[in-house]
Amino acid sequence: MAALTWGRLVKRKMAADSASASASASAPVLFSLLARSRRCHATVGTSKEDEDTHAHSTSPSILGPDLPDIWSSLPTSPPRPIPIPIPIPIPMPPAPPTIIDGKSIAQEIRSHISKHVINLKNSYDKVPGLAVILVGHRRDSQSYVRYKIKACNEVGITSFLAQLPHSCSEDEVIDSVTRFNEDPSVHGILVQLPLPQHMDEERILGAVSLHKDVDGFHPLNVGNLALRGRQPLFIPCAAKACLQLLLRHQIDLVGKHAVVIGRSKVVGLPTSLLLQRHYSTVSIVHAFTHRPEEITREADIVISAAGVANLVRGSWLKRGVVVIDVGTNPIEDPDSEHGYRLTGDVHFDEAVKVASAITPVPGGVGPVTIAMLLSNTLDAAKEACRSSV
Ligand SMILES: Nc1nc(=O)c2c([nH]1)NC[C@@H]1CN(c3ccc(C(=O)N[C@@H](CCC(=O)O)C(=O)O)cc3)C=[N+]21
Repeated sequence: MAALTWGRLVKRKMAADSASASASASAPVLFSLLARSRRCHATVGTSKEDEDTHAHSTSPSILGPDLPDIWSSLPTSPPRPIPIPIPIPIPMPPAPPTIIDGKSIAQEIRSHISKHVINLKNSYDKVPGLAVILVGHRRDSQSYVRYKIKACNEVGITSFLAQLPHSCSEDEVIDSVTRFNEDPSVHGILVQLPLPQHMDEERILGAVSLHKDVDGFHPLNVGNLALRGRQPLFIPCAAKACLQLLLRHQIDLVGKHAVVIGRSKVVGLPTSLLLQRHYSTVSIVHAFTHRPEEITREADIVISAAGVANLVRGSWLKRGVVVIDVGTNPIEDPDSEHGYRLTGDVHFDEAVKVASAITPVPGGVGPVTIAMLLSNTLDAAKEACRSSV
């Protein structure tokens, strides 16, 4: 059998697509698609109209535009070399990298949410409520839960906390979830992860009502995120935070190579799905990947969520790369207030010399993740208003 060349495959695909797409797959079409998507990106989360017409957390901007697949044609013959005059090299110092300020972006989002919370109270006499279930006494989980409750208080969201001992049974956690599912003053439920080893995480997360799943971990929400043309009710907060940071800094995603390090349900998996919905070419690097540094070095965008302090060295990164560091790894530090400090997955001091933009830890993705949780809770409360009238 004659081997199918890449060019033939592309031509076949183009022939199939041309039935649905009236335009041919010429460069101008591709450019107009790119321009369309750029216009979409430019309006993300900033326009009032966008906020109001798509009050839902899964507004098209965060999910990306829904464009048809039109493959650009590959050149049939190698391009003829054009003589280029040799420029005289002028040494240019590299531009200093943008340090992406998650703290101030989170502050901006929170003040926007506060206004919506007040409107909801005034118009519907409804106050959004978030319930957090914390099992066990992990120091880091306790801190994260504290941040979440503090952030709720700041924007006027009511918070409920169920604290259960490490030794409690799986059914006791499910009972707690069920109580919050039935409570009309609770609009969002978050089960803090990780749960103790003896518990079936999927069973517990599956018990959270789909309409209160502000973490976006319910299988139906994950499935709808994975399927183009579908809209999940909620997108996981950390993944949404990564996209917020990229879109707010107008980082082009279409056709760009994004390497996601880690494949967790909380960050890696949903972020890779979301990036695909924005037309990035996504590679997922994980603990079993051979030569992760070589794959990562190819990336235009690196999103690291491995949970390993300083895993990503400067030598793993291409010059000009955009780095989003989701890692929050506690490192023993007797000099700091709580006996530990947080470090990202990325060796910041090395990466900052190579990257064009980078998030710090702390003060990068973390605060925006919490702002996204508030935003999901607000959306859940708005949806509850809609379905009760
Ligand atoms: N059901 C569930 N949902 C989660 O979203 C979830 C979870 N479980 N388990 C753990 C991870 C981790 N996570 C963080 C959120 C905010 C910060 C955050 O705000 N970090 C601050 C830390 C400030 C400091 O401690 O100094 C910062 O990076 O600036 C960190 C980590 C959410 N997670």
